Amino acid sequence: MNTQTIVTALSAVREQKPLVLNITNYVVMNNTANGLLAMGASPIMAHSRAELAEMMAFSGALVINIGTLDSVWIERMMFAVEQANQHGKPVVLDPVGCGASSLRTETSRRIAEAAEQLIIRGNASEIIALAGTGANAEANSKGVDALDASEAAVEAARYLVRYYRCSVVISGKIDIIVTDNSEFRLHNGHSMMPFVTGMGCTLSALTGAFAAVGETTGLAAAAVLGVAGEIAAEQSQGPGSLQLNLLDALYRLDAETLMQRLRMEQP
Ligand SMILES: Nc1ncnc2c1ncn2[C@@H]1O[C@H](COP(=O)(O)OP(=O)(O)OP(=O)(O)O)[C@@H](O)[C@H]1O
Ligand SMILES: Cc1ncsc1CCO
Ligand SMILES: [Mg+2]
Repeated sequence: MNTQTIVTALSAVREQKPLVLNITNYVVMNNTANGLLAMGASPIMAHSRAELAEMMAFSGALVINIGTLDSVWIERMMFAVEQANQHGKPVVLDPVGCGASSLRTETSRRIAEAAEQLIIRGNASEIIALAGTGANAEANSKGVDALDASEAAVEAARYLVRYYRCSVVISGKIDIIVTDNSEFRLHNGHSMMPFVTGMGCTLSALTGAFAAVGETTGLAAAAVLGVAGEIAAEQSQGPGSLQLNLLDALYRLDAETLMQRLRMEQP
């Protein structure tokens, strides 16, 4: 993976407009659907057991976000993952608030265990909590916001990569993408981004779009959102306009700007 493969993956998303099936939380359904559309992908939000099997057959990827979990949805999420496996489709897990309750931690682990082609995208606290004692790290989870720096979650991410045979994206001031054979660090984004809810959820949704076109590490999504986010923040007075400007920046992002702005540390 290098800058050129990220640019090529973005073109592939815009050409193929992959359908991304989302079971996501009530807070971010609109943001994430708009983020996918603005970048050039096609979102669908679905929850009914009666349609998930049919829809998974023609979707390019499944995004499971546990942000507003309840007992009915857990069963749907497990069913959707089963369908994704059956159709050979990648699954992105966003373990929102993992560590803040045992329900969230246990459900995240069940989903990760079940998915055959998995990418996990969470903030540092969520990644540490998901790995649990396996990685010898203590997460500071109080809610859905990260209280740990990305670097503190690297050992946990490495553990998850080995344990679930997946790729892990730790988001934060620095985004760290951990795969079985490499680690990338991205220094893009903006300090205003965590003042808008669902930026991480948008990253997970975009990760689904890239996975659908064969970029199954999460790197391209983190690069695109990081660059679009910093462009949007430079044009915003605060979080209100950032939320809207992000959609414009995703829509307008071209290869040249992406290559110019990307600050990636390669292995
Ligand atoms: N301090 C920061 N500086 C630069 N970029 C940041 C910063 N904090 C977050 N970001 C960017 O914001 C995006 C979302 O990451 P974040 O870690 O805040 O997700 P999250 O905690 O899961 O958010 P949410 O749960 O609200 O969706 C990523 O693209 C990340 O790079
Ligand atoms: C604030 C919040 N609460 C549950 S999900 C969510 C959106 C950000 O993850
Ligand atoms: Mg989150």
